[in-house]
Amino acid sequence: MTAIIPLSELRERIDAIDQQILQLINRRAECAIEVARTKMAEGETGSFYRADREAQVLRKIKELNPGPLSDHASVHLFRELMSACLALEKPLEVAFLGPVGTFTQQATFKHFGHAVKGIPVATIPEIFLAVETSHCQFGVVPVENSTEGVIAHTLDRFMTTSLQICGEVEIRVHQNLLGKMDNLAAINEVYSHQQSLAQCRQWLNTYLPGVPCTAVSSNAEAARLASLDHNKAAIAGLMAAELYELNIIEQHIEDESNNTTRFIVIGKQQPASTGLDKTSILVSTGNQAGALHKILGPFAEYGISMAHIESRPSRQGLWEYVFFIDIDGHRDDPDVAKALETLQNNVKMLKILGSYPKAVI
Ligand SMILES: O=C(O)C(=O)C[C@]1(C(=O)O)C=C[C@@H](O)C=C1
Repeated sequence: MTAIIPLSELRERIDAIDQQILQLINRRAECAIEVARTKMAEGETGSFYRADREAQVLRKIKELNPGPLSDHASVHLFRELMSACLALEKPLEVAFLGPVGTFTQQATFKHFGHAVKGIPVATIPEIFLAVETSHCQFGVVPVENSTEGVIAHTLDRFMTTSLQICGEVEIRVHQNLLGKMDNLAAINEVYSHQQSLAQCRQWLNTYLPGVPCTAVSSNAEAARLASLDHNKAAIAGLMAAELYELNIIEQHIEDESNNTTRFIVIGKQQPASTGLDKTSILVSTGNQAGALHKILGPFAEYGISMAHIESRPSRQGLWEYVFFIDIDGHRDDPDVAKALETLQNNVKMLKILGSYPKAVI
């Protein structure tokens, strides 16, 4: 059996290592400041954030991690380190679906780290507008939930915007029943966003039968309302419970244990290829026979995997649909470029919504 090392000695070791880490992370920060000077000298006037480079740094950390720290923990530490380095270069402002305490805010911090300045915005169209008008450099919007399907507001806005998708982030969504009360019997109304109410429908029917459920603009707004009345409860995330000082009456009340929401990052940048990317496109075929075949053919021909396909009414002709499609690969990868070129000739309209690195964390 190995000898037990006295606590005082171990703490001395930790203090010495901390000192070295501190020096090293500051050397890294100095490099980031130099990077900013170079970017400015090269004429960069917009954001200094680089989605492709960040994905590469985080993937490398995963690959090199010798343990015993988990890959997850190591990647999160470096996520925050890069976020702080970028804030030294030039602070980043990101619009998210507010108010504070929403899952979209959680997704924003997960993707950009906590040194980013998150700006809460009331609606999805206003997030697009904040980025289009350069009030914020990026925006984060929900795009689909594994239980409830796509977020139509987000997809529809892509038909008209010139913004690009620059990244994706997934959040395992755990819903909680929150309130000022401490038992279910005291609850006479439940507030939440309509998506969250839908994600907890069975639980609500079982444990709060007959109690009215009211949809409000966000989970955080539901928590705020619940904080004003001892008989009203909210369904929201734990961040909202903390923010509005609510009791957690019941945790993890979502009907699907794998309940996950996918968010996308929108901006004016086009990330470079990293070797592990996705491309999102919007396609319209008009109301013609064999439409789907014309779309899928080029991807099959060039061996491109399709991750997702979703149809929405085009709002132009009766029974005309547009397709939102996610494929594996970057628009600059030769096979993807050839498939997109062939597709362009097969359809009425093709819009590339963006090529971006696959989520790392
Ligand atoms: O490599 C860059 O372009 C940097 O700005 C440095 C750095 C980093 O800290 O590693 C910081 C922010 C960018 O989003 C990507 C990487």
